[in-house]
Amino acid sequence: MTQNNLTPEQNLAVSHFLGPALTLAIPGSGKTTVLIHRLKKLVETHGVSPGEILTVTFSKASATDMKTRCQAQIDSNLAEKFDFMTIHKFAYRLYTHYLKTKNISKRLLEDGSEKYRLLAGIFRHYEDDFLTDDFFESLSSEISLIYNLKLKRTDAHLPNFTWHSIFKMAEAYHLYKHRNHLFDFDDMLYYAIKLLKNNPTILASIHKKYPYIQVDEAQDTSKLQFELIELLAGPSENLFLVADDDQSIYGFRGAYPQYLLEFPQKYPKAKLYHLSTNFRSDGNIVTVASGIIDKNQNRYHKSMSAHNPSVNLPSVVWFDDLYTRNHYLANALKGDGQTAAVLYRNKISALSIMDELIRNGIDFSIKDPPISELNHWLIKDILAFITLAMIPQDLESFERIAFKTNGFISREMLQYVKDNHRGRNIFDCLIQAPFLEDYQTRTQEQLKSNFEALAKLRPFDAIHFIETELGYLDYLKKNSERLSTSMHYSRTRLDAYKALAKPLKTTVELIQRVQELDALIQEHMQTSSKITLSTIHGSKGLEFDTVYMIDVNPKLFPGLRQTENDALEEERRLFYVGITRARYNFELLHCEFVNGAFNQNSKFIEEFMGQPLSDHRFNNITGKPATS
Ligand SMILES: Nc1ncnc2c1ncn2[C@@H]1O[C@H](COP(=O)(O)OP(=O)(O)OP(=O)(O)O)[C@@H](O)[C@H]1O
Repeated sequence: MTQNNLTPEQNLAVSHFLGPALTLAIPGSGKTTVLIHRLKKLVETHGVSPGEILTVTFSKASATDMKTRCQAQIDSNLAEKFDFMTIHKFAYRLYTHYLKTKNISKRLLEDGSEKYRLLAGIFRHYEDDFLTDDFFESLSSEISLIYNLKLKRTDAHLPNFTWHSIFKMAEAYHLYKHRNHLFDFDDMLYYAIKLLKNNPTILASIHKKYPYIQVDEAQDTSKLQFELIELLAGPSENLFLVADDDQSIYGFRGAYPQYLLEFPQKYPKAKLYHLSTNFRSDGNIVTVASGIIDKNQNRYHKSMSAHNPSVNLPSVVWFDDLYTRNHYLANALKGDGQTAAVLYRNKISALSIMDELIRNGIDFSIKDPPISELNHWLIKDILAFITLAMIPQDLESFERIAFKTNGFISREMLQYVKDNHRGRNIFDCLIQAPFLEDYQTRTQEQLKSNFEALAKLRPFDAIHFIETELGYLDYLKKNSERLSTSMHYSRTRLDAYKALAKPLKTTVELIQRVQELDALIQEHMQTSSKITLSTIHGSKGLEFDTVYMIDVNPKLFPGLRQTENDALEEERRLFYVGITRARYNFELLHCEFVNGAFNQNSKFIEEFMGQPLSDHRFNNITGKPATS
């Protein structure tokens, strides 16, 4: 696109030269386009050197995306000379350079397994429990939230844990880092700010290097990040922000969209620009998306119009279950050269679709991969049940599931087995425990015969048998009550594992398939393809010809905890981001049954269907798979 194609409102923003500015825009209205064209304008019209402009992006992926678009839309040699980076990368470079010059030995705590091990130890100490993957993510983001929002012990907050306990864990975490000369992503920002505040010479050298700062996706920038950005802008105030408060979806990580409202007060000289035409989507998609986001109260009001004609109808498509839906998707994605994305709220949703696409030889790339889902405790439990059924001497599997069956196994019984089984059949050993009452012996005999039956089943039936005959669903229900999590997560996971199991004949094949998929995910992470599987969070900033959104299920999207107004509004923004990724077609695929239980319409499906649009219809409201 040449600069001549820009609209007058885009041109106004692109032409902004000195001083602070905020460009507020709707999805697909050219925020990224404006940032790219402004770079060109600064260089060609105002004689700014490309290296003097720092463009802060939301993620590493968007830094790369912006560079690629810059190469395509303006001179590719010039594109190479601009600096695009996340604020974390900037802070990391600054801070580690400083440490090196001062000969201080400190290193970054890895966000993955190293952080997991540390938090698991702290969790065990304070909560006397094992940290699950889900809780790791919650705990990690709660600690980050405390840091980014600068919360105090006295601040009320909506925690997954009690507020007091999370504060103690956060303190223990920070103390450990301090004592072991470690810093994490949040510390990087904090230390970079401190460094710049305490060292006017360093700050002046940064101002000299980067007299112009641009910030993309400003709605998802945290308080701490803004503090650093303001320091970078310095007294020249050459700070150019682009944002859409309706696309703020990282509240759980401390995004602070209120800053956009405060910006004109902080910078009284600030110019305000608006981009109100969507160039991306079919007119109908824009209308429906706009009707949905209008339900949020806490937002800047924006006028929204579509550049493209209204041709296709965004639709809800109903399916009996996940199998018919996946079959439909595999057919739809067989490749007509167009780009398409399957978007979902939770990573688990990718698993059965990946499996189906691989079976159908359909190429795809995956963002935000569900790696932890294949190592999730729930699939580990299922595989332990199956392994124990095949190898009744396997103590490790028995220990894993001992308290998760309807066999009423006590700690004393488990200890007895550990001390006495000596490679024998565990159930025989249990039955012979001398301290059992008669009724307990009978229960263990029944358990043994259930496991013998389990060994003979095909994988799909085996999972069903584990859920029902072996009492695993009851265990999950109690567990979700104890942890105040939604049973819907477990149901969705079990449904996904059953979908993997369905075409397989033996339980050994299921164990192998789980391992294979783990390796295949890595492959599909590397590839680029016209078909993308992604969480909605991961699709931020991207666009596709067709978008299929799946698993918009009650208590999952919006989530169980997201019924409070602020949280509900953030979930709605996420829904809105997903819809507005589509260029020509948007389909919401809904299964009427999830793991055998009726799956009601979620609030968002109702809102989607409730759009009072004369030119808007819904396809396939038949209760039948669309392919039939
Ligand atoms: N003036 C224009 N004329 C035609 N197409 C345009 C124009 N401006 C932007 N576009 C196109 O519209 C689409 C959306 O633009 P862009 O990605 O810059 O929007 P955005 O505001 O950053 O989107 P979002 O915030 O939803 O991710 C792109 O395909 C872009 O090439």
